[in-house]
Amino acid sequence: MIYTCTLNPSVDYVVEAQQIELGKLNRATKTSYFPGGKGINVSRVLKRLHIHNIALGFIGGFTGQFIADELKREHILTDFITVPGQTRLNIKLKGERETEINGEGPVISDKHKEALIDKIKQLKKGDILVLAGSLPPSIDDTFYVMMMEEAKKRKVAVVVDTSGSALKQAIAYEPFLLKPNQMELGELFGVSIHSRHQIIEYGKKLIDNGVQHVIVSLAGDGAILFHKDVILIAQAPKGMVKNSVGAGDSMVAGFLAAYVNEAPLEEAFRYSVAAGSATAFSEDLCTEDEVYRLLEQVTIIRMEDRV
Ligand SMILES: Nc1ncnc2c1ncn2[C@@H]1O[C@H](COP(=O)(O)OP(=O)(O)OP(=O)(O)O)[C@@H](O)[C@H]1O
Ligand SMILES: O=P(O)(O)OC[C@@]1(O)O[C@H](CO)[C@@H](O)[C@@H]1O
Repeated sequence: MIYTCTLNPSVDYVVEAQQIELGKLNRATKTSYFPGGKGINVSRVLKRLHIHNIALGFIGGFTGQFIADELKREHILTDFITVPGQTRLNIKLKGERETEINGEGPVISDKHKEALIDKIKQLKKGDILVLAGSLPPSIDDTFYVMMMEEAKKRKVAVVVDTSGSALKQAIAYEPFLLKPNQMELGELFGVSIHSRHQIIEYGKKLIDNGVQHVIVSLAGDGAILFHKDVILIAQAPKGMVKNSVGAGDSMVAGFLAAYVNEAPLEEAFRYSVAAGSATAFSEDLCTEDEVYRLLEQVTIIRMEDRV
């Protein structure tokens, strides 16, 4: 079973406006709400690709209830821990450019943290655990480490899609998959990355450190996959971008969906890029049809036979 874990879910409040001026009254032309948070996005895309999964994490208040209701409506299994306080509302402003204001999230007590660790302790060999998104302010990075330790003891494959020191600490646990974007890859090594050459250099370092698969996502420029035997470079399909929120999460879901269906590595990567781009070209997350439509437009080249 695939489990996604979102410690700090969100309701994504998407506000479209012709122009947004700070310090003025701006009128929206369209507003919408989506259940959000990185792990929850992975769960939603997996489900659209017919992969059963269970969403874990903390939810609270009317916003948390919205997430639970929406996931139920989409027939996604959940095992959330309900906490006092409100799940955050993340504002996604769409004017001439995309601007995001992510909320803080509720305070999580030790009792609730332990309850989540207890759920991780129920996982079994062969399960996959996706740890995705930021931590709420009341939880420090060592919490991801605790979860990774429990997963490792049980031979559960771990996927990590977060940033900052939580991402850095994940490397020691030799995760199954890391999906940094270019900026996050640079942060991992304390450098700013400006060239493909540098991406390759630092991507390889992650593999040398024991990470099994690394996908560095490059927005409209596609992505690069690193594995101990091969480096694959994908060009993303071209299209009209409607919403890049969740594109990275869709990549993770696309890769996992193909992997659990035993697709070869290159096909799993193709699926991953198609899912990311399909989300970028959609208002909500990608649909299965859109992923299939884009599959043949993803071009992949093999950089070299061995890293
Ligand atoms: N403008 C675009 N055109 C085509 N594909 C895109 C575009 N933006 C994103 N994608 C697709 O989505 C994938 C992930 O995008 P990106 O690198 O922006 O992820 P991210 O930074 O993790 O995003 P987020 O945190 O918003 O989910 C890319 O590798 C690509 O396949
Ligand atoms: O604040 P975090 O946890 O880093 O990111 C949260 C978030 O921006 O990520 C998702 C897109 O990847 C959105 O659904 C959500 O609002």
